[in-house]
Amino acid sequence: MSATAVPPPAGRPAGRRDDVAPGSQTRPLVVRTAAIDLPDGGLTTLVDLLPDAKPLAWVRRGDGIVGWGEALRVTTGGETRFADADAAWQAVLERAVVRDDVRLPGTGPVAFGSFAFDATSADGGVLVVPRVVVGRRGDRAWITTISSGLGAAPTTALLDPAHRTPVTGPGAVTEADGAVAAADWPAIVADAVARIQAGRLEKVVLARDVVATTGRALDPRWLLGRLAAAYETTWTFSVGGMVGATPELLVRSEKGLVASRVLAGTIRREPGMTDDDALLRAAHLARSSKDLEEHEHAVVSVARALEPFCTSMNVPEQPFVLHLPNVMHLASDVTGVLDRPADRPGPSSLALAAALHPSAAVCGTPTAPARELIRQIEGMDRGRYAGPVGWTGSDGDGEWGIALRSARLDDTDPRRVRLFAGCGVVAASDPAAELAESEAKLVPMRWALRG
Ligand SMILES: C=C(O[C@H]1C=CC=C(C(=O)O)[C@@H]1O)C(=O)O
Repeated sequence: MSATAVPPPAGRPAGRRDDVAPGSQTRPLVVRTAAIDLPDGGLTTLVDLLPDAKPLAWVRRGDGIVGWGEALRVTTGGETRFADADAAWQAVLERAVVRDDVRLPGTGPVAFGSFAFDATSADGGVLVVPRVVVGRRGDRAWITTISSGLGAAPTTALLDPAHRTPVTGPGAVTEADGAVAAADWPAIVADAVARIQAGRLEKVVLARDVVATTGRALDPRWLLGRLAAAYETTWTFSVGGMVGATPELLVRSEKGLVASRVLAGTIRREPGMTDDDALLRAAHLARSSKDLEEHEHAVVSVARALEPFCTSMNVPEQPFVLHLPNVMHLASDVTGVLDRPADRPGPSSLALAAALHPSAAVCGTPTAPARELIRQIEGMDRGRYAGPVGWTGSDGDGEWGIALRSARLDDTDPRRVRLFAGCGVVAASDPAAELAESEAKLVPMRWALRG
């Protein structure tokens, strides 16, 4: 694990109190949150404020938080990637000097995080504490400044459009096969189906990637603006080069209540489909035994993982159908009340995310054989795709989604990006249909890239 206090961007006046040299991470963070008036710009109100091409974001329906600059970055890896990040965050908080005049989820100190699906991944985990955070929740809005010194005061002057670099489109986009060519992927799915039919496991989620090359350096703000506007029921995110619009919430922990939106079971929605046709498809999905089986595995995995942390839980008996522009999913909102005895702190949202990951929506059932099969036959490092992505605050509350419908920007080549999609596979799965489903799941990122 490494924690680095990040120096301010080049071009800032030298010698300011918030100029932090690498290695000086022992200085406490100074955090100040103040209420602001934020003109309503609709679904993209927050992402439109982002001043540069290294955005941090977690937004839905115009609410959420965005951040920029880096006061601190923690990188982790391996099996302990969540616990190490959580411990580093706790250590930072213990010494932070905080003044929070708003006191809502997402005010005060905030760290954005993104973690690898598999402990063996080269892409590990990252927590980024921004220098500036702007948030909105209903009719309340705030700005937080974070620095390892006196730093800038929280004022709307920081939101001046004059400080924003223009958002440029990606230009012409070309695509190439990822680790496994699309044409070869159904054979991998067929292999999994055969193993499931032979009784070695019940479900596995297999994914594939495609590599896009853009004409110009990719600005994640371009993707965020388009995704936040078009996929409003999803959580649009950007953390450490992972960008997407996920419909699946791994866990939200707020004031002792936890919630998880579990998705599994999918049917495509064609462009131009009438509402009546969409409803017919939704009814078909709700009756599909193959999709109901996929869904049941995912719900059970989440309910079992949450149970030890809760005094009571509500696990719906039947899923509902979640409508997105490109697909429909079977969805269940699982909720619970955290067991928080007065004599010890409850689990942090990041600890809960770690306990829930990987759910059967992205791994399979049973978990260990499914993860092993993914390692054996999927043919790629998923990196942070299908891993937890979100944010945590100073009291441990926070929101963590599963990084789906997402892309990983290349750290060294700003014109290269990997897009991901995966599908739950059960005994009744048809490999060709799964390939078509994976194409439908690639639609949001492909669409956001092209524009
Ligand atoms: C693994 C993905 O989706 C999961 C979430 C919803 C529905 C799924 C399905 O029907 O297969 C997957 O479990 C993905 O989008 O890459």
